[in-house]
Amino acid sequence: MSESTGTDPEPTRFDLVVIGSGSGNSLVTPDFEDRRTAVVDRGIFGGTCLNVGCIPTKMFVHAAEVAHTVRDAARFGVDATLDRVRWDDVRDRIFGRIDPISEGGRDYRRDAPHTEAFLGHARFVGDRELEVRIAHPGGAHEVGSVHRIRGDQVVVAAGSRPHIPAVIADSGVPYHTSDTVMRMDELPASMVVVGGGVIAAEFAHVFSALGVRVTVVSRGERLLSQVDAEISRAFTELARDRWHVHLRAAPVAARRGGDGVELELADGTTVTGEGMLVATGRVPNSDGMGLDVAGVQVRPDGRVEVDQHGRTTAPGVWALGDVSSPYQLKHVANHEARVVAHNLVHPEDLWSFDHRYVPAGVFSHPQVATVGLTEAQAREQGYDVTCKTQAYGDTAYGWAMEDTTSLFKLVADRRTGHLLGGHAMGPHAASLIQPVIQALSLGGPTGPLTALQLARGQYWIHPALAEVLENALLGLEVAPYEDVTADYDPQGEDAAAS
Ligand SMILES: Cc1cc2nc3c(=O)[nH]c(=O)nc-3n(C[C@H](O)[C@H](O)[C@H](O)COP(=O)(O)OP(=O)(O)OC[C@H]3O[C@@H](n4cnc5c(N)ncnc54)[C@H](O)[C@@H]3O)c2cc1C
Ligand SMILES: NC(=O)c1ccc[n+]([C@@H]2O[C@H](COP(=O)([O-])OP(=O)(O)OC[C@H]3O[C@@H](n4cnc5c(N)ncnc54)[C@H](O)[C@@H]3O)[C@@H](O)[C@H]2O)c1
Repeated sequence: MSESTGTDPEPTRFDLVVIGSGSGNSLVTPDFEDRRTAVVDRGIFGGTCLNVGCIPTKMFVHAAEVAHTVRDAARFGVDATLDRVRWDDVRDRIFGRIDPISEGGRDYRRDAPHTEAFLGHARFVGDRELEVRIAHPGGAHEVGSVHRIRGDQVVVAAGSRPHIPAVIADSGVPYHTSDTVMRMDELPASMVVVGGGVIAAEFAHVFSALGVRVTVVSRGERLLSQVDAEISRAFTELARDRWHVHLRAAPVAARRGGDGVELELADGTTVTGEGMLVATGRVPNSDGMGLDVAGVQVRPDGRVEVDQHGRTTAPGVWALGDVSSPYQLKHVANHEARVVAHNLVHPEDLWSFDHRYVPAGVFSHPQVATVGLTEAQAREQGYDVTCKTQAYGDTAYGWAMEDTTSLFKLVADRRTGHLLGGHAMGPHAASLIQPVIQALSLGGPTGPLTALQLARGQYWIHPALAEVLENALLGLEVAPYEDVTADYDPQGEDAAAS
């Protein structure tokens, strides 16, 4: 352990210094077991996904789905009433599970012989040299002490944070972000959600299902405007049935009012809520850490500049995840961490990031999932585009669910039969889309799988919900199916001879 109560005269040397304990924490692979690694984090150990992101939100979403199912039960001839939502029990079940995992991860890094945890803000003071001011107890260093550390290699995995529009930040009105809203003491009667993206869609679902009156305010023309327009339009229509939705309506003034906050919107209306959640995008944490001192360049949008291997513009300094990636997604941050972990110890054989087919899920109600090109993007890129939008309600499991609104849309190249994209909205969309991700990413022996190979080259379990995708594939107008595996006999002569 490095000892310090003031500023260290000489930096303590590590083989590897990692700034950020989210996906950065997974860089301490067995390759580093006989080396010294420092993991620095100024926030809750384990990063965004574990503590304030993917994992708790999906645990809240599950509770919301349970409440929604009870409310919706009568449609199936099952009468049930939702008696009460015990918010504190919902919240405490979730964080009672997550907080010990975070603390365990921190303690492991603190106590393991090959790692040292620094629980404070890191700032570059020279080439691969950093100063860390300890901000939190629970580590091996006194709060307030300052440490100089130097890494033979340094990885910046510092993540991102919520962006707050100035009109709200400067107004002095109280607001939540995704960092705080999940730990509220009690549920408000009403909530204004500012933003029309992923975080807004997920929390609007959670809070409305748990009984809160939700108003969504976004400057965009549709909710989830990044996804395929047909899906985004359909999602926006359904959202209007559940929430008060104001579009093309960024807040122009914010003040305390009623029982909480009052927002004046660009469309001339005023909305109020007992509580307010601001979900207007996230900015990379590349500021305030002296990157210029270290020769690390930052792009105009705030992302650290990296090449396809994760190298920044400073030798020996790498970056990954939300702080540098074009995608703010955990599976991308984890993928980039696997690539950088390899590259740190194999400079002669560098791996590259694979950003070809990055999927994303939105765990709202309905759920949305997307991968590959939207129809508009495919047309812009000059493909001979063919699309099929399959209703869940036209399949057997869709009948069971009495589904009238869910869709699975495929975008394909008519000439080659190759899939270009998949976009789903409805129950289990994020799981149902996985075969499309596989078809795009993995391909078969003669190149990427075609839509009809995916449809007819395998069985589809009947009458599972996945038949929605099977029917969508069969509905595409593409070249006829050729079974490229027809000559392959794994138990034939060739196999016996080998
Ligand atoms: C509400 C919400 C829900 C989400 N849901 C999903 C989802 O369902 N699926 C999905 O794929 N993605 C989801 N995401 C996105 C996902 O959480 C992020 O893409 C991912 O966590 C980024 O990982 P990271 O390692 O790059 O950064 P982080 O996990 O944010 O880790 C960065 C760490 O660096 C620390 N740090 C920053 N600056 C410094 C400094 N100067 N010194 C020391 N420490 C520093 C921070 O304290 C932080 O702990 C969600 C995000 C949010 C906010
Ligand atoms: N399920 C998931 O994978 C998941 C869940 C949550 C978050 N995330 C990640 O976190 C990132 C950030 O999420 P997010 O929802 O904050 O951002 P986002 O970029 O998805 O959406 C931001 C929204 O805010 C609106 N907006 C921006 N400024 C505004 C203003 N001044 N007034 C009103 N509306 C305004 C935009 O029009 C947009 O609809 C996402 O891009 C995503 O990558 C992923």
